[in-house]
Amino acid sequence: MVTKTYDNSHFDESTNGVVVMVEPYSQKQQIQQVVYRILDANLDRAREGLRIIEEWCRFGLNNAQFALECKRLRQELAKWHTPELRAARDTPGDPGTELTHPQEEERVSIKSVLQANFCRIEEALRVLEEYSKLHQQSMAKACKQMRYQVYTLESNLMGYQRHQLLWRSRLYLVTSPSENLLNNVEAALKGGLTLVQYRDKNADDSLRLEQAKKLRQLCHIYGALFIINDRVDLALAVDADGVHLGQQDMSVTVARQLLGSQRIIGLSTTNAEEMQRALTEGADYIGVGPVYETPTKVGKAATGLEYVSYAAKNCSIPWFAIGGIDANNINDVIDAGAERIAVVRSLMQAEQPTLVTQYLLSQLNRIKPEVISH
Ligand SMILES: Cc1ncc(COP(=O)(O)OP(=O)(O)O)c(N)n1
Ligand SMILES: Cc1ncsc1CCOP(=O)(O)O
Ligand SMILES: [Mg+2]
Repeated sequence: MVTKTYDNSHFDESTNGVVVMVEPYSQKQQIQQVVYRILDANLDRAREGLRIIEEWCRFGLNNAQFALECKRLRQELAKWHTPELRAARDTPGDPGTELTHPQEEERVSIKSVLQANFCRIEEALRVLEEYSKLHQQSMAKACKQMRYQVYTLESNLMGYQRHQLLWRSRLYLVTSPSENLLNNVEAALKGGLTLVQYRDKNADDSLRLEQAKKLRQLCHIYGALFIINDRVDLALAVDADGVHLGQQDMSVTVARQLLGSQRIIGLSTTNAEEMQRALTEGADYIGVGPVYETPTKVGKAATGLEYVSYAAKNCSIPWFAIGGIDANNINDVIDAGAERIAVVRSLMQAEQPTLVTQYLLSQLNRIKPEVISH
């Protein structure tokens, strides 16, 4: 007879209290109990993580498809969570309940909540896969499949979030070299900016890499998208949300092969033909301009407001009017049909970037109030 305690005698109701001698747990059985505890704890961990993500998909994104996928995975895990495994639970005797990692306390944005929980689920599934090989091969196989399904869910969900935020973004800050780069960008983020492009045409790569990493981190904290100008390699190196390409840069098609479908690719356009090519090649957004001549892009002819009006009528993806736009002329650009603008000097040279950001956004948000706040 086998009992759950490690004592070799116990009170047995079936013998009316007569103390009987029982065999101690064999080493094999003790190991089995440990394996069951590991499986039980990791089934809980994976299910909890999925529930956290499911709640965001359901209430934050209103996305039934993602929420259902989380629920399906939770239910599949529940099938493996048998009474036998639950019976092995020993929470008071688990030294792990006291251990926390500083990063567990630190969640700066929804994105970091989601990332931390995806990580937790994937780790738990890997543990389940390994230890269930000692329990049930079919469970090991199922956990492996679920782990790959979670990777797919993560990639699709994070890509979806990116694209949602791109569509919601009205104001785009393209940076210029500045001693105050981080402070400036942070001040604009405080004003509600959700889209930042790092642009420095002259710095060497080591400085670009260093600044891009810092800006990406800053944008991450504020839940804003971070795009790199010109360079796909740099975008990948710093795990940016995407890249902005010019007409002379690598094609959107090649960039897409390198960046995949989840990252954002933007393309500059100055006329209807370039816009059409951007749409055909699958750009996620386009720049429309320079609307006005600008010292930030010397020698580049202005397209004028006509091209803005053309974009308003013909462009099916997000487009940002760019070039010489500031607080004084923003309403002319809006009147020509723009719902989104990109600026360099207006924010990089502003004395109070937070206030200017708020003002520009207030003008843009007059057109159609944002449907989703974040
Ligand atoms: C949003 C946005 N639109 C246009 C540009 C200009 O890109 P490009 O024509 O490649 O010129 P450079 O910025 O590389 O000098 C942009 N960067 N962002
Ligand atoms: C990068 C770029 N591409 C077209 S116009 C422009 C610069 C816009 O800068 P500013 O907002 O200072 O006029
Ligand atoms: Mg370029």
